[in-house]
Amino acid sequence: MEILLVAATNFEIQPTINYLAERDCIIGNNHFEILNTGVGSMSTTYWLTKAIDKQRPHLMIQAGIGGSYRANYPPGSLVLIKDEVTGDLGVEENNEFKDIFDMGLPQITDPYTGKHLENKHTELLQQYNLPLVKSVTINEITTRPARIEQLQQKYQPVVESMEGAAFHYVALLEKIPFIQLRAISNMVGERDKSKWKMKEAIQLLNEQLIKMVSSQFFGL
Ligand SMILES: O=C(O)c1cccc(C(=O)CC[C@H]2O[C@@H](n3cnc4c(=O)[nH]cnc43)[C@H](O)[C@@H]2O)c1
Repeated sequence: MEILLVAATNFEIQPTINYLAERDCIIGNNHFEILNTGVGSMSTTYWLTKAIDKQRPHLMIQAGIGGSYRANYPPGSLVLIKDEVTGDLGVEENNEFKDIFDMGLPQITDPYTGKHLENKHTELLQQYNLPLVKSVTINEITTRPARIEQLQQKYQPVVESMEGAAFHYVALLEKIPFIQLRAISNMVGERDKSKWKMKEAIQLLNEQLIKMVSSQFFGL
């Protein structure tokens, strides 16, 4: 099976890159390609689509760190993303955020389920015994308390990232099975970086990722 491993930065998945390199990117019957998309939805969409065009994978895994909206998912937690929403595609009006669906803009419905970019490969996700949660993707990292409240009220996200929705969007349109793995590095809005767990999150992320790439992908 051809598997595309996707991350915003090599920094986040360097231990897994090293692990795969030591095995010539082949484990069992699986061959791995690594794609560094850069930070953000725009570059993720471009580089991911280009990589798929060049060599269509059977499975794609996106791995990265993310912010948490929930005290019960503190820095150092590990989650899989079941649902994605885009948190800043719309308009802020009268202290309310209206997304493109609320605005009634002419919008292509495919590949959305309502407003969600949902990973329907439940059997693939469930094999890891990790929480399956909802994530919001933004272009500008959320810091204002009012904005945090707005996004929480509207979408009830657990995680925030800058690339997840773009990854789900491309994978769903291309009909390629996918997994998005996130390790929580910070609470959303926390500006005191001494409270972040970037190093711990990256270590946890890669421990799980190495387990994943070394195992079978049941459900495919
Ligand atoms: O300097 C900052 O204020 C800052 C805040 C959050 C993350 C960073 C990074 O350098 C990492 C960007 C990278 O990590 C993902 N990420 C991590 N935490 C969050 C978050 O709270 N909200 C959104 N994205 C986050 C993101 O996917 C980027 O790829 C710097």
